[in-house]
Amino acid sequence: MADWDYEIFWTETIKHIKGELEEQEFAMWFNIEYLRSTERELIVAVPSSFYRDQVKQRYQSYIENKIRELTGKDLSIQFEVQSKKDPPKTPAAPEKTESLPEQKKPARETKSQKSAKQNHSQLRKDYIFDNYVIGDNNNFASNAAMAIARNPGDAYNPFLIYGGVGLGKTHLMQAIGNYIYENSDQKVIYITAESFTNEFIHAIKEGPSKAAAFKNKYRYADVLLIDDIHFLQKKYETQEELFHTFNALYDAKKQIVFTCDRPLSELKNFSDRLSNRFGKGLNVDLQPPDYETRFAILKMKTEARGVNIPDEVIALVSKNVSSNIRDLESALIKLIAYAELVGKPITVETAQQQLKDVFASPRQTNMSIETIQRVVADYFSLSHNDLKSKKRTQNIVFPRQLSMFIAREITEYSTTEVGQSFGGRDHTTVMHACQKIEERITADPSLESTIQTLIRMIKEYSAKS
Ligand SMILES: Nc1ncnc2c1ncn2[C@@H]1O[C@H](COP(=O)(O)OP(=O)(O)OP(=O)(O)O)[C@@H](O)[C@H]1O
Repeated sequence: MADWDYEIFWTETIKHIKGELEEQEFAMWFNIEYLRSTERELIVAVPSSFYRDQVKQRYQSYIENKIRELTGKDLSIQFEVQSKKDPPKTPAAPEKTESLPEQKKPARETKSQKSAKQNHSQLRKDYIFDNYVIGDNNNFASNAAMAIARNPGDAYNPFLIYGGVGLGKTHLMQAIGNYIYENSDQKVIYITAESFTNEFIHAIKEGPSKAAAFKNKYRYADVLLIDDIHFLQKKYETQEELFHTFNALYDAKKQIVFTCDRPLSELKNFSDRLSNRFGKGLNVDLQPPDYETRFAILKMKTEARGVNIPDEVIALVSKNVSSNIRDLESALIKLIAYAELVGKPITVETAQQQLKDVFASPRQTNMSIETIQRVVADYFSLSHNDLKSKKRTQNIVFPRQLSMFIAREITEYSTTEVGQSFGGRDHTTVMHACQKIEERITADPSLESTIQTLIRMIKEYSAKS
Protein backbone atom coordinates (compact mmCIF):
# COMPACT_ATOMS: atom_id res chain seq x y z
CA MET A 1 0.00 0.00 0.00
CA ALA A 2 2.95 2.25 -0.73
CA ASP A 3 0.88 4.81 -2.60
CA TRP A 4 -1.80 5.07 0.08
CA ASP A 5 -2.83 8.57 0.86
CA TYR A 6 -4.58 9.48 4.10
CA GLU A 7 -5.15 13.11 3.21
CA ILE A 8 -8.92 12.77 2.97
CA PHE A 9 -9.02 11.29 6.46
CA TRP A 10 -6.86 14.09 7.77
CA THR A 11 -9.23 16.65 6.26
CA GLU A 12 -12.23 14.89 7.74
CA THR A 13 -10.57 14.59 11.15
CA ILE A 14 -9.83 18.30 11.18
CA LYS A 15 -13.44 19.02 10.25
CA HIS A 16 -14.64 16.95 13.24
CA ILE A 17 -12.16 18.61 15.57
CA LYS A 18 -13.23 22.04 14.36
CA GLY A 19 -16.78 21.16 15.28
CA GLU A 20 -15.77 20.09 18.78
CA LEU A 21 -13.33 22.74 19.92
CA GLU A 22 -13.92 26.38 20.74
CA GLU A 23 -13.26 28.54 17.69
CA GLN A 24 -10.33 30.32 19.33
CA GLU A 25 -8.70 27.13 20.54
CA PHE A 26 -9.00 25.59 17.12
CA ALA A 27 -7.57 28.66 15.37
CA MET A 28 -4.65 28.74 17.78
CA TRP A 29 -3.58 25.10 17.77
CA PHE A 30 -4.66 23.69 14.47
CA ASN A 31 -2.34 25.60 12.23
CA ILE A 32 -1.30 22.16 11.01
CA GLU A 33 -1.04 21.12 7.41
CA TYR A 34 -1.09 17.67 5.93
CA LEU A 35 2.14 16.74 4.14
CA ARG A 36 2.14 13.05 3.27
CA SER A 37 1.47 9.62 4.70
CA THR A 38 2.96 6.17 4.92
CA GLU A 39 1.11 3.01 5.72
CA ARG A 40 1.28 3.67 9.49
CA GLU A 41 1.96 7.39 9.79
CA LEU A 42 0.51 10.71 8.85
CA ILE A 43 3.14 13.40 8.51
CA VAL A 44 1.97 16.94 9.09
CA ALA A 45 3.63 20.35 9.19
CA VAL A 46 3.67 22.76 12.13
CA PRO A 47 5.23 26.24 12.15
CA SER A 48 7.78 25.91 15.01
CA SER A 49 9.31 23.47 17.45
CA PHE A 50 7.57 25.20 20.35
CA TYR A 51 4.27 24.79 18.56
CA ARG A 52 5.08 21.16 17.80
CA ASP A 53 5.81 20.37 21.46
CA GLN A 54 2.64 22.07 22.62
CA VAL A 55 0.45 20.37 20.04
CA LYS A 56 2.01 16.98 20.78
CA GLN A 57 1.41 17.36 24.46
CA ARG A 58 -2.11 18.69 24.18
CA TYR A 59 -3.60 17.04 21.15
CA GLN A 60 -1.56 14.16 19.73
CA SER A 61 -3.57 11.36 21.31
CA TYR A 62 -6.83 13.26 20.75
CA ILE A 63 -6.07 13.54 17.02
CA GLU A 64 -4.89 9.93 16.79
CA ASN A 65 -8.08 8.72 18.46
CA LYS A 66 -10.17 10.72 16.02
CA ILE A 67 -8.27 9.24 13.09
CA ARG A 68 -8.76 5.76 14.52
CA GLU A 69 -12.53 6.38 14.72
CA LEU A 70 -12.58 7.31 11.06
CA THR A 71 -10.16 4.82 9.56
CA GLY A 72 -10.28 1.96 12.05
CA LYS A 73 -6.45 2.05 11.98
CA ASP A 74 -3.78 2.90 14.49
CA LEU A 75 -1.94 5.63 12.64
CA SER A 76 0.54 7.82 14.40
CA ILE A 77 1.03 11.51 13.74
CA GLN A 78 4.52 12.80 13.02
CA PHE A 79 5.04 16.54 13.23
CA GLU A 80 7.56 18.26 10.96
CA VAL A 81 8.58 21.83 11.63
CA GLN A 82 8.21 24.03 8.57
CA SER A 83 8.20 27.77 9.06
CA LYS A 84 5.86 29.55 6.71
CA LYS A 85 5.46 33.13 5.62
CA ASP A 86 1.79 32.73 4.95
CA PRO A 87 -0.79 32.92 7.73
CA PRO A 88 -2.52 29.68 8.66
CA LYS A 89 -5.31 28.46 6.49
CA THR A 90 -8.28 27.29 8.48
CA PRO A 91 -11.14 25.69 6.65
CA ALA A 92 -13.98 28.20 6.33
CA ALA A 93 -17.62 27.58 5.58
CA PRO A 94 -18.49 28.57 2.02
CA GLU A 95 -20.32 31.86 1.91
CA LYS A 96 -23.87 31.75 0.69
CA THR A 97 -24.39 34.03 -2.26
CA GLU A 98 -27.12 34.85 -4.65
CA SER A 99 -24.69 35.19 -7.53
CA LEU A 100 -23.83 32.35 -9.87
CA PRO A 101 -21.38 29.97 -8.26
CA GLU A 102 -17.99 29.09 -9.61
CA GLN A 103 -17.97 25.83 -11.51
CA LYS A 104 -17.21 22.86 -9.25
CA LYS A 105 -15.08 20.13 -10.73
CA PRO A 106 -16.31 16.60 -11.30
CA ALA A 107 -14.37 13.87 -9.51
CA ARG A 108 -11.60 13.54 -12.08
CA GLU A 109 -9.45 10.47 -11.88
CA THR A 110 -5.80 10.47 -12.87
CA LYS A 111 -6.02 7.17 -14.72
CA SER A 112 -8.17 7.27 -17.82
CA GLN A 113 -11.44 5.50 -17.36
CA LYS A 114 -11.86 5.13 -21.08
CA SER A 115 -10.48 2.01 -22.65
CA ALA A 116 -11.20 -0.41 -25.41
CA LYS A 117 -12.99 -2.79 -23.01
CA GLN A 118 -16.68 -3.40 -23.57
CA ASN A 119 -19.02 -1.79 -21.08
CA HIS A 120 -19.76 -3.83 -17.97
CA SER A 121 -23.17 -5.42 -18.48
CA GLN A 122 -24.49 -4.55 -14.97
CA LEU A 123 -23.02 -1.07 -14.62
CA ARG A 124 -24.27 2.13 -16.20
CA LYS A 125 -21.48 3.46 -18.35
CA ASP A 126 -22.16 7.07 -17.34
CA TYR A 127 -21.86 6.29 -13.62
CA ILE A 128 -18.18 7.10 -13.45
CA PHE A 129 -16.07 9.41 -11.30
CA ASP A 130 -15.63 11.82 -14.21
CA ASN A 131 -19.38 12.51 -14.10
CA TYR A 132 -19.62 12.85 -10.34
CA VAL A 133 -19.50 16.39 -9.02
CA ILE A 134 -17.80 16.78 -5.67
CA GLY A 135 -19.23 19.21 -3.15
CA ASP A 136 -19.15 19.58 0.63
CA ASN A 137 -22.01 17.08 0.85
CA ASN A 138 -20.08 14.20 -0.69
CA ASN A 139 -16.43 15.17 -0.47
CA PHE A 140 -15.42 12.55 2.06
CA ALA A 141 -17.50 9.79 0.47
CA SER A 142 -16.26 10.40 -3.05
CA ASN A 143 -12.61 10.67 -2.04
CA ALA A 144 -12.91 7.46 -0.05
CA ALA A 145 -14.60 5.81 -3.03
CA MET A 146 -11.74 6.81 -5.32
CA ALA A 147 -9.19 5.53 -2.82
CA ILE A 148 -11.05 2.21 -2.68
CA ALA A 149 -11.27 2.00 -6.47
CA ARG A 150 -7.49 2.35 -6.63
CA ASN A 151 -6.84 -0.25 -3.90
CA PRO A 152 -9.80 -2.62 -3.81
CA GLY A 153 -9.94 -5.00 -0.88
CA ASP A 154 -6.97 -3.33 0.66
CA ALA A 155 -7.92 -0.74 3.17
CA TYR A 156 -11.56 0.11 3.63
CA ASN A 157 -13.46 -3.07 3.45
CA PRO A 158 -16.41 -3.28 3.51
CA PHE A 159 -17.39 0.19 2.34
CA LEU A 160 -20.92 1.37 3.12
CA ILE A 161 -22.44 4.45 1.49
CA TYR A 162 -25.67 5.59 3.11
CA GLY A 163 -28.03 8.52 2.70
CA GLY A 164 -31.48 9.60 1.56
CA VAL A 165 -33.05 8.94 -1.83
CA GLY A 166 -31.54 10.33 -5.01
CA LEU A 167 -28.33 11.59 -3.43
CA GLY A 168 -25.89 9.63 -5.59
CA LYS A 169 -25.25 6.38 -3.70
CA THR A 170 -25.69 4.13 -6.73
CA HIS A 171 -23.70 6.43 -8.96
CA LEU A 172 -20.76 6.45 -6.55
CA MET A 173 -20.88 2.71 -5.98
CA GLN A 174 -20.99 1.99 -9.69
CA ALA A 175 -18.15 4.46 -10.29
CA ILE A 176 -16.00 2.25 -8.06
CA GLY A 177 -17.10 -0.79 -10.07
CA ASN A 178 -16.52 0.87 -13.43
CA TYR A 179 -13.09 2.07 -12.41
CA ILE A 180 -11.94 -1.34 -11.21
CA TYR A 181 -13.46 -3.06 -14.22
CA GLU A 182 -11.72 -0.66 -16.62
CA ASN A 183 -8.36 -0.77 -14.93
CA SER A 184 -7.96 -4.41 -13.96
CA ASP A 185 -9.10 -7.92 -14.74
CA GLN A 186 -10.99 -8.25 -11.50
CA LYS A 187 -14.47 -9.74 -11.59
CA VAL A 188 -16.90 -7.03 -10.58
CA ILE A 189 -20.48 -7.95 -9.71
CA TYR A 190 -23.18 -5.35 -9.13
CA ILE A 191 -26.63 -6.32 -7.91
CA THR A 192 -29.46 -4.71 -6.03
CA ALA A 193 -30.43 -6.34 -2.75
CA GLU A 194 -33.84 -6.99 -4.24
CA SER A 195 -32.45 -8.91 -7.23
CA PHE A 196 -30.05 -10.76 -4.92
CA THR A 197 -33.05 -11.87 -2.86
CA ASN A 198 -35.08 -12.91 -5.89
CA GLU A 199 -32.18 -14.81 -7.42
CA PHE A 200 -31.55 -16.57 -4.12
CA ILE A 201 -35.19 -17.64 -3.72
CA HIS A 202 -35.28 -18.85 -7.31
CA ALA A 203 -32.01 -20.79 -6.93
CA ILE A 204 -33.26 -22.60 -3.82
CA LYS A 205 -36.50 -23.55 -5.56
CA GLU A 206 -34.58 -24.97 -8.52
CA GLY A 207 -32.68 -27.44 -6.36
CA PRO A 208 -29.20 -28.04 -4.93
CA SER A 209 -27.17 -27.57 -8.08
CA LYS A 210 -28.71 -24.15 -8.80
CA ALA A 211 -28.29 -23.16 -5.15
CA ALA A 212 -24.60 -24.12 -5.33
CA ALA A 213 -24.20 -22.17 -8.58
CA PHE A 214 -25.74 -19.13 -6.89
CA LYS A 215 -23.31 -19.39 -3.95
CA ASN A 216 -20.32 -19.76 -6.26
CA LYS A 217 -21.31 -16.86 -8.44
CA TYR A 218 -21.09 -14.41 -5.55
CA ARG A 219 -18.35 -16.05 -3.53
CA TYR A 220 -15.94 -15.93 -6.47
CA ALA A 221 -16.41 -12.24 -7.15
CA ASP A 222 -13.38 -10.00 -6.69
CA VAL A 223 -15.56 -6.97 -6.08
CA LEU A 224 -19.15 -7.29 -4.90
CA LEU A 225 -21.41 -4.24 -5.04
CA ILE A 226 -24.82 -4.62 -3.39
CA ASP A 227 -27.23 -1.71 -3.70
CA ASP A 228 -30.01 -0.82 -1.23
CA ILE A 229 -29.37 -3.33 1.55
CA HIS A 230 -32.26 -1.86 3.55
CA PHE A 231 -34.39 -4.02 1.27
CA LEU A 232 -33.09 -7.06 3.20
CA GLN A 233 -34.93 -6.09 6.39
CA LYS A 234 -37.09 -9.05 7.49
CA LYS A 235 -35.55 -11.25 4.74
CA TYR A 236 -33.82 -13.48 7.26
CA GLU A 237 -32.83 -16.31 4.93
CA THR A 238 -31.29 -13.95 2.40
CA GLN A 239 -29.46 -12.21 5.24
CA GLU A 240 -28.06 -15.57 6.30
CA GLU A 241 -26.88 -16.29 2.77
CA LEU A 242 -25.33 -12.87 2.47
CA PHE A 243 -23.59 -13.37 5.79
CA HIS A 244 -21.77 -16.42 4.41
CA THR A 245 -21.01 -14.69 1.12
CA PHE A 246 -19.65 -11.75 3.06
CA ASN A 247 -17.37 -13.94 5.19
CA ALA A 248 -16.00 -15.80 2.18
CA LEU A 249 -15.19 -12.57 0.35
CA TYR A 250 -13.91 -10.73 3.38
CA ASP A 251 -11.55 -13.54 4.36
CA ALA A 252 -10.21 -13.58 0.81
CA LYS A 253 -9.67 -9.78 0.99
CA LYS A 254 -12.16 -9.07 -1.78
CA GLN A 255 -13.75 -5.64 -1.87
CA ILE A 256 -17.37 -5.38 -0.77
CA VAL A 257 -19.43 -2.21 -1.19
CA PHE A 258 -22.98 -1.65 0.04
CA THR A 259 -25.45 1.18 -0.12
CA CYS A 260 -28.27 1.78 2.29
CA ASP A 261 -30.88 4.51 2.77
CA ARG A 262 -30.03 4.92 6.47
CA PRO A 263 -27.23 4.23 8.96
CA LEU A 264 -26.80 0.57 9.91
CA SER A 265 -27.95 1.31 13.44
CA GLU A 266 -31.38 2.20 12.09
CA LEU A 267 -31.99 -1.00 10.19
CA LYS A 268 -34.82 -2.97 11.77
CA ASN A 269 -35.28 -6.74 11.57
CA PHE A 270 -31.71 -7.08 10.47
CA SER A 271 -29.39 -9.64 12.00
CA ASP A 272 -26.92 -8.18 14.47
CA ARG A 273 -24.05 -10.27 13.22
CA LEU A 274 -24.57 -9.08 9.64
CA SER A 275 -24.85 -5.50 10.78
CA ASN A 276 -21.65 -5.92 12.84
CA ARG A 277 -19.81 -7.28 9.83
CA PHE A 278 -20.98 -4.40 7.64
CA GLY A 279 -19.98 -1.91 10.29
CA LYS A 280 -16.41 -3.24 10.39
CA GLY A 281 -15.15 -1.12 7.51
CA LEU A 282 -15.77 2.45 6.47
CA ASN A 283 -19.30 3.88 6.67
CA VAL A 284 -19.86 7.22 4.95
CA ASP A 285 -22.99 9.28 4.42
CA LEU A 286 -24.14 11.48 1.57
CA GLN A 287 -25.95 14.68 2.44
CA PRO A 288 -28.19 16.77 0.17
CA PRO A 289 -26.05 19.06 -2.00
CA ASP A 290 -25.80 22.80 -1.38
CA TYR A 291 -26.75 25.40 -3.97
CA GLU A 292 -23.28 25.60 -5.54
CA THR A 293 -23.08 21.84 -5.97
CA ARG A 294 -26.59 21.66 -7.41
CA PHE A 295 -25.64 24.33 -9.90
CA ALA A 296 -22.47 22.45 -10.88
CA ILE A 297 -24.38 19.19 -11.31
CA LEU A 298 -27.02 20.79 -13.52
CA LYS A 299 -24.38 22.55 -15.57
CA MET A 300 -22.57 19.28 -16.13
CA LYS A 301 -25.78 17.42 -17.01
CA THR A 302 -26.85 20.07 -19.55
CA GLU A 303 -23.42 20.00 -21.18
CA ALA A 304 -23.51 16.21 -21.31
CA ARG A 305 -26.85 16.39 -23.12
CA GLY A 306 -25.53 19.01 -25.50
CA VAL A 307 -28.33 21.45 -24.73
CA ASN A 308 -27.93 25.14 -24.33
CA ILE A 309 -29.55 26.41 -21.15
CA PRO A 310 -28.66 29.88 -19.84
CA ASP A 311 -26.89 30.02 -16.49
CA GLU A 312 -29.75 32.12 -15.08
CA VAL A 313 -32.15 29.24 -15.71
CA ILE A 314 -29.75 26.74 -14.15
CA ALA A 315 -29.46 29.06 -11.15
CA LEU A 316 -33.25 29.31 -10.87
CA VAL A 317 -33.70 25.53 -10.90
CA SER A 318 -30.79 24.96 -8.50
CA LYS A 319 -32.26 27.45 -6.06
CA ASN A 320 -35.76 26.01 -6.13
CA VAL A 321 -35.11 22.28 -6.29
CA SER A 322 -33.13 21.29 -3.24
CA SER A 323 -34.59 17.94 -2.16
CA ASN A 324 -32.20 15.66 -4.03
CA ILE A 325 -30.29 15.23 -7.26
CA ARG A 326 -32.84 13.00 -8.92
CA ASP A 327 -35.52 15.71 -8.53
CA LEU A 328 -33.03 18.22 -9.90
CA GLU A 329 -32.43 16.09 -12.98
CA SER A 330 -36.16 15.50 -13.49
CA ALA A 331 -36.79 19.24 -13.49
CA LEU A 332 -34.09 19.67 -16.11
CA ILE A 333 -35.49 16.89 -18.30
CA LYS A 334 -38.94 18.43 -18.10
CA LEU A 335 -37.57 21.75 -19.30
CA ILE A 336 -35.60 20.23 -22.15
CA ALA A 337 -38.61 18.17 -23.27
CA TYR A 338 -40.81 21.26 -23.28
CA ALA A 339 -38.28 23.30 -25.25
CA GLU A 340 -37.90 20.54 -27.81
CA LEU A 341 -41.65 20.06 -28.19
CA VAL A 342 -42.50 23.70 -28.71
CA GLY A 343 -39.24 24.48 -30.48
CA LYS A 344 -38.45 27.49 -28.30
CA PRO A 345 -35.32 28.45 -26.34
CA ILE A 346 -35.43 27.96 -22.57
CA THR A 347 -35.72 31.24 -20.70
CA VAL A 348 -36.20 32.14 -17.05
CA GLU A 349 -39.87 32.88 -17.77
CA THR A 350 -40.54 29.52 -19.45
CA ALA A 351 -38.69 27.71 -16.66
CA GLN A 352 -40.72 29.52 -14.00
CA GLN A 353 -43.93 28.69 -15.78
CA GLN A 354 -43.15 25.08 -16.63
CA LEU A 355 -41.71 24.19 -13.25
CA LYS A 356 -44.05 26.16 -10.98
CA ASP A 357 -45.63 22.99 -9.57
CA VAL A 358 -42.23 21.43 -8.95
CA PHE A 359 -40.97 24.58 -7.22
CA ALA A 360 -44.06 24.79 -5.01
CA SER A 361 -44.16 21.11 -4.05
CA PRO A 362 -43.84 20.36 -0.32
CA ARG A 363 -40.55 18.53 -0.94
CA GLN A 364 -38.94 21.71 -2.24
CA THR A 365 -40.43 24.15 0.22
CA ASN A 366 -39.49 21.90 3.08
CA MET A 367 -37.11 23.75 5.31
CA SER A 368 -33.75 22.06 5.59
CA ILE A 369 -32.88 20.65 9.01
CA GLU A 370 -29.46 22.19 8.67
CA THR A 371 -31.05 25.66 8.46
CA ILE A 372 -32.92 24.95 11.69
CA GLN A 373 -29.72 23.76 13.35
CA ARG A 374 -27.77 26.80 12.21
CA VAL A 375 -30.34 29.32 13.43
CA VAL A 376 -30.95 27.61 16.77
CA ALA A 377 -27.22 27.07 17.37
CA ASP A 378 -26.55 30.71 16.56
CA TYR A 379 -29.30 31.83 18.93
CA PHE A 380 -27.68 29.87 21.77
CA SER A 381 -24.12 30.84 20.73
CA LEU A 382 -23.19 27.31 19.76
CA SER A 383 -21.82 25.85 16.55
CA HIS A 384 -24.30 23.81 14.53
CA ASN A 385 -21.89 20.86 14.84
CA ASP A 386 -22.47 20.96 18.60
CA LEU A 387 -26.08 20.02 17.96
CA LYS A 388 -24.99 17.03 15.91
CA SER A 389 -22.21 15.98 18.28
CA LYS A 390 -22.33 13.39 21.04
CA LYS A 391 -21.86 16.08 23.72
CA ARG A 392 -24.46 15.86 26.47
CA THR A 393 -23.88 18.99 28.50
CA GLN A 394 -27.10 20.82 29.41
CA ASN A 395 -26.20 23.94 27.41
CA ILE A 396 -26.19 21.74 24.29
CA VAL A 397 -28.88 19.18 25.12
CA PHE A 398 -31.66 21.78 25.43
CA PRO A 399 -30.96 23.60 22.10
CA ARG A 400 -30.60 20.19 20.43
CA GLN A 401 -33.99 19.05 21.73
CA LEU A 402 -35.50 22.38 20.73
CA SER A 403 -34.12 22.04 17.19
CA MET A 404 -35.56 18.55 16.90
CA PHE A 405 -38.92 19.78 18.15
CA ILE A 406 -38.94 22.67 15.64
CA ALA A 407 -37.90 20.33 12.84
CA ARG A 408 -40.94 18.18 13.58
CA GLU A 409 -43.19 21.25 13.81
CA ILE A 410 -42.28 22.99 10.58
CA THR A 411 -41.00 20.30 8.23
CA GLU A 412 -42.30 17.04 6.88
CA TYR A 413 -39.23 15.05 7.86
CA SER A 414 -39.90 11.84 9.78
CA THR A 415 -38.44 11.28 13.23
CA THR A 416 -35.94 8.89 11.62
CA GLU A 417 -34.80 11.55 9.15
CA VAL A 418 -34.60 14.18 11.87
CA GLY A 419 -32.58 11.84 14.09
CA GLN A 420 -30.24 11.04 11.23
CA SER A 421 -29.52 14.74 10.72
CA PHE A 422 -28.51 15.05 14.37
CA GLY A 423 -25.42 12.87 14.18
CA GLY A 424 -27.24 9.64 13.28
CA ARG A 425 -29.48 9.50 16.35
CA ASP A 426 -32.34 7.09 16.67
CA HIS A 427 -35.95 8.18 16.02
CA THR A 428 -36.81 7.42 19.66
CA THR A 429 -34.36 10.16 20.71
CA VAL A 430 -36.33 12.62 18.57
CA MET A 431 -39.61 11.49 20.08
CA HIS A 432 -38.14 11.85 23.56
CA ALA A 433 -36.85 15.36 22.69
CA CYS A 434 -40.30 16.47 21.46
CA GLN A 435 -41.91 15.15 24.64
CA LYS A 436 -39.37 16.98 26.82
CA ILE A 437 -39.97 20.28 25.02
CA GLU A 438 -43.75 19.88 25.33
CA GLU A 439 -43.32 19.30 29.07
CA ARG A 440 -41.17 22.42 29.34
CA ILE A 441 -43.74 24.51 27.46
CA THR A 442 -46.40 23.38 29.93
CA ALA A 443 -44.15 24.31 32.84
CA ASP A 444 -42.93 27.56 31.28
CA PRO A 445 -45.31 29.08 28.68
CA SER A 446 -42.74 31.77 27.75
CA LEU A 447 -40.84 29.04 25.91
CA GLU A 448 -43.63 29.07 23.34
CA SER A 449 -42.76 32.62 22.31
CA THR A 450 -39.03 31.76 22.08
CA ILE A 451 -40.00 28.94 19.74
CA GLN A 452 -42.13 31.26 17.60
CA THR A 453 -39.23 33.74 17.41
CA LEU A 454 -36.89 30.97 16.33
CA ILE A 455 -39.33 29.73 13.69
CA ARG A 456 -39.62 33.25 12.28
CA MET A 457 -35.82 33.58 12.17
CA ILE A 458 -35.50 30.19 10.49
CA LYS A 459 -38.01 31.17 7.81
CA GLU A 460 -36.20 34.45 7.18
CA TYR A 461 -32.84 32.69 6.96
CA SER A 462 -34.28 30.12 4.62
CA ALA A 463 -35.82 32.73 2.33
CA LYS A 464 -32.45 34.47 2.04
CA SER A 465 -30.33 31.39 1.30
N1 LIG B 1 -22.48 14.29 -7.23
C1 LIG B 1 -23.18 14.01 -8.34
N2 LIG B 1 -22.77 14.47 -9.52
C2 LIG B 1 -23.48 14.23 -10.64
N3 LIG B 1 -24.63 13.52 -10.68
C3 LIG B 1 -25.08 13.03 -9.53
C4 LIG B 1 -24.38 13.24 -8.30
N4 LIG B 1 -25.06 12.63 -7.31
C5 LIG B 1 -26.12 12.06 -7.89
N5 LIG B 1 -26.14 12.29 -9.21
C6 LIG B 1 -27.16 11.85 -10.18
O1 LIG B 1 -28.42 11.82 -9.49
C7 LIG B 1 -29.20 10.74 -9.92
C8 LIG B 1 -29.61 9.90 -8.71
O2 LIG B 1 -28.44 9.27 -8.20
P1 LIG B 1 -28.43 7.78 -7.61
O3 LIG B 1 -29.38 6.91 -8.35
O4 LIG B 1 -27.02 7.35 -7.52
O5 LIG B 1 -29.03 8.09 -6.17
P2 LIG B 1 -29.28 7.07 -4.97
O6 LIG B 1 -28.79 7.77 -3.74
O7 LIG B 1 -28.71 5.74 -5.27
O8 LIG B 1 -30.86 7.02 -4.93
P3 LIG B 1 -31.83 5.84 -4.36
O9 LIG B 1 -31.72 5.87 -2.89
O10 LIG B 1 -33.18 6.29 -4.81
O11 LIG B 1 -31.40 4.56 -4.96
C9 LIG B 1 -28.35 9.97 -10.91
O12 LIG B 1 -28.71 10.34 -12.22
C10 LIG B 1 -26.93 10.43 -10.63
O13 LIG B 1 -26.11 10.42 -11.79
